[in-house]
Amino acid sequence: MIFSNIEGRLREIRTFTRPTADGRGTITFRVFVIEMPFSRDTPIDAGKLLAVETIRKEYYLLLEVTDYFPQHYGMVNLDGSVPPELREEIMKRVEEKWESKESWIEVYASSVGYVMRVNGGVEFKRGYIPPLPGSKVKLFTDETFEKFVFYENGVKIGKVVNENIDLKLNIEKAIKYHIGVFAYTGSGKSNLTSMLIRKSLEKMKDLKVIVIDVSMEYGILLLDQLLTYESRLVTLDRLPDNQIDAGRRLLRTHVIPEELNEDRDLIRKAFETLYNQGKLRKLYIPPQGISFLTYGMLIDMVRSQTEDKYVATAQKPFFMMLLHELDRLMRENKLSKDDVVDEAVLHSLDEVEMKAREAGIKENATIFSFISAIKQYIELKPIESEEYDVENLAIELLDQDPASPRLFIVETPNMDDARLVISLLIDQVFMRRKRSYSSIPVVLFVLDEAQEFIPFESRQKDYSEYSSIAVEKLLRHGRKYHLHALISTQRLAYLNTNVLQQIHTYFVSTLPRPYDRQLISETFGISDSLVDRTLNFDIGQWLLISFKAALKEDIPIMFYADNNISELKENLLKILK
Ligand SMILES: Nc1ncnc2c1ncn2[C@@H]1O[C@H](COP(=O)(O)OP(=O)(O)OP(=O)(O)O)[C@@H](O)[C@H]1O
Repeated sequence: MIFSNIEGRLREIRTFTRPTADGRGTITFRVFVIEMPFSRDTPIDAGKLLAVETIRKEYYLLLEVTDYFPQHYGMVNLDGSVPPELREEIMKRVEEKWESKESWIEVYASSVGYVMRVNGGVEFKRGYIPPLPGSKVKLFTDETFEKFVFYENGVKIGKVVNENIDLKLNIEKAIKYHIGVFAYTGSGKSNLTSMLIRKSLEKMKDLKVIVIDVSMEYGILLLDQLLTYESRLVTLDRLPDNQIDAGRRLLRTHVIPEELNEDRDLIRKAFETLYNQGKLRKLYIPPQGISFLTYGMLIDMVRSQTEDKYVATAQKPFFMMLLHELDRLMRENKLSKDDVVDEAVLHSLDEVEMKAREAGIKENATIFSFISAIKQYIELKPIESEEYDVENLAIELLDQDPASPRLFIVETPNMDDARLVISLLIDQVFMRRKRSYSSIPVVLFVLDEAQEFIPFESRQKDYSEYSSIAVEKLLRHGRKYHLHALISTQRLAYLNTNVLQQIHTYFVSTLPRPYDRQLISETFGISDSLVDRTLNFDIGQWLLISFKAALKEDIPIMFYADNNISELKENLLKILK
């Protein structure tokens, strides 16, 4: 059965226009007002899908309920102008007569951008066909809802609100087109993020995940996963000397969720095991910070030589030649100006050096000393040490060996460190990936507090300029190289919103500021009233909006997320029994 027995009628179509969140334009939404028979246990609720007949035969327009409330004829015109005694009398009557023919349920719904053709079979298509006011509105059955919206083999991550259906996600596609988790503090962002990570690792065998953890949460939220998979818990602190020290210290430095307050012994034991498994690493960050020569920097250096009035005119064509050589090299190897210069450039340098020699340029000319200086810089081998640095991290992250680590949690409570690590790491990973041309492993970068990495206004002083460039590169170009991001934030307003278009799957919970909610409705072209529903969401309740990624069809879905902590606890007990 496509539809349930309950039917309503479309009474009205209203339009609302408001300025866009950035104040530069306006946006218009349609609200569809539907009447349904009154019943105390009517299954109507926010998030339900409806279909209404349209101007075209066999075609229905699909709507999603955003709000509903009971109406009684007696109350429609009851305002302060009616004398109090009469008002009281009318309201008493209404109270007694809700279950009469004079009452109905008024339902507000918005279009989800789909039409459905019922002609023997059922066919869904993107689009909008004007519905016929006064015509029948039908409610989907759970079965139709499920078939229409979810991939059959999707990964279960929760339960759809008000429906008896599992929320199933196409996790591979969701990751491919990046994920955003947006909610006010305490709504369950880290819980949802950890749950998505554990489900993804389970489903995608060629996936590796790296979490940049600034709030010291994930070491516990994913502790069972760290124990199960080959993994790394990376800190900037000195490593503990022994198992006992490790257990105590890690328990002290991590945020323990309230639900696990009674389980401290279990967590300590798990940390001790992690230490014994040799999964802890101390990350070394070079004190000079960003110190690599990039192609952009090299090109600037060469160009300044061509413009330098002290460089002899006869040498300038060779600097120009070097610029052309660099351009060719970068094109052939798909390098960007942010890529770090390495041995690949030696051939270009040799080529220009040889041509300059053949042309009879003097041995002590600037061109030769310039080329020689660059060569020396490249051949300078990094100091060999036992330290685990960003390069080691990148190498392990891209290691294709199935026995190599799959989960990395990098704990950087200092935001400046976190920004520096992420920018160096993304650069390293891009450079290595471009050279290897490999599509595995797929890598997911998880960034909590994303507004700190890609802020609305970035500054050099706190490395946010570097982290912004790196994370933007990941979001814009990562997909080609199988490098993806999951970012979460509590304030969209503080985020560089240019990147929002790159993210195709959004998980939204309570966002108290209208600006943040409006930005979401505008990005996806869904109605304000639907996003506003999130204001009443409970902890762990989410609105999932996805554009050609997580779901079979792009219908905004309200759901209760599975609780990461329940799975964590169950697994820890199993692993450590
Ligand atoms: N799906 C869920 N089911 C049950 N409880 C949940 C769920 N999601 C979150 N919670 C509980 O709500 C509390 C807050 O969750 P969480 O720490 O994930 O929120 P947050 O948005 O990351 O907060 P913050 O921004 O402060 O880090 C936790 O105690 C958590 O266990």
